[in-house]
Amino acid sequence: SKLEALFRHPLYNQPRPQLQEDDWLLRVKTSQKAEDEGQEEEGAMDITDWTSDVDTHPPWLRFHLGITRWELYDRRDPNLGQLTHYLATQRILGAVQKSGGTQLKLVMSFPNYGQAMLKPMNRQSRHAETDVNLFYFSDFERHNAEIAAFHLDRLLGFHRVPPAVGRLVNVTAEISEITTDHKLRTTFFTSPAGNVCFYGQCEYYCSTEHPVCGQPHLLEVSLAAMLPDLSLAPRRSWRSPWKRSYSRTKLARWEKEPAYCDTVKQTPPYDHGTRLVDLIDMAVLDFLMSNMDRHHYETFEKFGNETFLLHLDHGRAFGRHSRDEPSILAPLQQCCRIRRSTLLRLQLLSIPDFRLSDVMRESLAQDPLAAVAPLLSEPHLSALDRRLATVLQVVRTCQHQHQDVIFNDLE
Ligand SMILES: Nc1ncnc2c1ncn2[C@@H]1O[C@H](COP(=O)(O)OP(=O)(O)OP(=O)(O)O)[C@@H](O)[C@H]1O
Ligand SMILES: [Mn+2]
Repeated sequence: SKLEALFRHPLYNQPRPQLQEDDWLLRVKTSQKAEDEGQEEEGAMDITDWTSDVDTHPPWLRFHLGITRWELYDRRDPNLGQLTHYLATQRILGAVQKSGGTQLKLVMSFPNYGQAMLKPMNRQSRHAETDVNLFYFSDFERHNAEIAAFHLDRLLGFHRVPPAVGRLVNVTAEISEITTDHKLRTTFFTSPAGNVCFYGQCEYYCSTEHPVCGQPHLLEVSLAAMLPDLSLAPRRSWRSPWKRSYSRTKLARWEKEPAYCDTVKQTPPYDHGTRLVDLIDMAVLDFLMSNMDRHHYETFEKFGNETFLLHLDHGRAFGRHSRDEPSILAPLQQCCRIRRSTLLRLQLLSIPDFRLSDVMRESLAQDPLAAVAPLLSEPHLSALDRRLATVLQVVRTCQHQHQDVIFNDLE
């Protein structure tokens, strides 16, 4: 197996940095501490089954407790498989719309207080390409893109995308009949073809003309593990310096100024630490999957500026396989800087023994929806190899023109 061989490679088994107590996002309070602080309020959640013993924790809680300053999860942690299995199989107890955001999303809840963010399969079949006359900001979101982004981010060794898994959901029994969200329930109807459809409430594409439909009840969805609640782990949202204009006519500053990166490099927090190379990692991920929708990124407030960047929201990735979008690589092209560990892994993924499209195909085959249809069609997989070659070419061009291209993050 190429995937197993890849994950055995030393580049994927770097020793973890020594973690101090404040490098963990959350800690479990010992019951003594909780008592001292008078936390035993009446009506508090019944979590008596959970002790400070990890074995008593449900997978979603183990995921939360494993988040560190440097990554969202440890790829080698056996809990990762248990978490995706949990999301894919647990009984659905609740479904409500996620407020905010532009397209329809639901927050699903499971026994043991677990939650997941659901994105439905939209009208687009796996083989269809986004209409060439649609702007990136009008594109529909795709559930399979959310799942594929998690796999790709893991293959790149980043571990910055919340684990996401596919599932067939019965829209009648598992959404309509159990939801307490009255507004959501009123948007359900049976289509002329006899399928159960709904559209919810949101800014775009939430109307009878853009229904999400089961066949007749079963709907493909992506479920992403929910991050810890904002009250426990507040996050900061950062505008990407390479944000697109989201306009039909205007260009962003980075599209007009070739020396734009010089300004960014002098602007905190990009003038210090790993923030700039982290942004470039994100640009590489986005270029590979052709995601043009990276307007913001988030970090956990607790870790200040010395922490990884959360990669969230990939619903508009993998829209087209026949075209690449070079402008997504602007951060790399304009700054000519990349982490050494990232570059070495990209080089590894470009050799036939570990070819990106092959390990991606194998990785995606682990998802439950792969039984319905491959998560990415072959043209999308080959596009990954083609784009990877482009990334490596951009780095080589940089190396001809600049010193200091490689940010050495390995001893
Ligand atoms: N796995 C997650 N756990 C918790 N919160 C999440 C998760 N994924 C996303 N979010 C939060 O939900 C918000 C909306 O999600 P997302 O960006 O995927 O949807 P969207 O409809 O594309 O929103 P927008 O239009 O704002 O881009 C994000 O900004 C993020 O703060
Ligand atoms: Mn979005």
